[in-house]
Amino acid sequence: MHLSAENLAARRGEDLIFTNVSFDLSDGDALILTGRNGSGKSTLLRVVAGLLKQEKGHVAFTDSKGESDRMPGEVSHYLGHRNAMKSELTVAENLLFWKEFFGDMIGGAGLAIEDAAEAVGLAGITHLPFGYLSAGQQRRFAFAKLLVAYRPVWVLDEPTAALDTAADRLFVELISSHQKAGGIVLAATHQPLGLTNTQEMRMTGFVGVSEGMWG
Ligand SMILES: Nc1ncnc2c1ncn2[C@@H]1O[C@H](COP(=O)(O)OP(=O)(O)OP(=O)(O)O)[C@@H](O)[C@H]1O
Repeated sequence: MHLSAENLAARRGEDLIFTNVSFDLSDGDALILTGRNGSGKSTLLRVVAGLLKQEKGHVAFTDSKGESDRMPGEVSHYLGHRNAMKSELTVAENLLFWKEFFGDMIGGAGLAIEDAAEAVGLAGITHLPFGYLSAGQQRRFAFAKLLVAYRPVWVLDEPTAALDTAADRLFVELISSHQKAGGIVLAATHQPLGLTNTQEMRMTGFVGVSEGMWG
């Protein structure tokens, strides 16, 4: 399995945010994006997840059989800054919606709702409306969304923001397990996650573009 990008450039509004971004990730690899606020980390993640069209270059996914007919966005789970859950629905209803919406892909199987809740350390409260939960509990359940349906690629935008130390460790373990099972991870982060098998890319935003740092 491979996820690769070649000479990507992306624009937000009128501004070119980055150019000439390339990477090549195989089974079990993680790419960690670092850089100051506004440097283009979320922009790159959104391009990879297929939520934003690049200005130039391309991203490609090749599965374990060597086939490249799926768009990277189709094989990815995207965890953005927002949790993508409805406040009025219960946690179980939210997770069930996502489980059915995504379905599994060949190569893996999603967890049952209660098992996913247990995996993020919050078993027994899935009957509560999502809006009743604390910010950290909401983030944990947003992460559980990645576990209820299988996708080989996880695209994570500051996954550990708003979390306590225990949840931080838990997320790192879940991400590591995904890598050990052959999954690929792209994550933007302001704090070291402590993952293994990682490459780091420091985003520089406009400065890099104007000074030609991207080559
Ligand atoms: N919808 C938009 N329209 C115009 N400009 C945007 C839009 N979204 C983001 N930008 C700009 O693009 C640049 C890169 O933003 P991006 O969110 O990718 O940065 P980031 O590195 O993820 O930042 P942070 O660490 O704060 O999350 C910023 O200057 C931002 O203002």
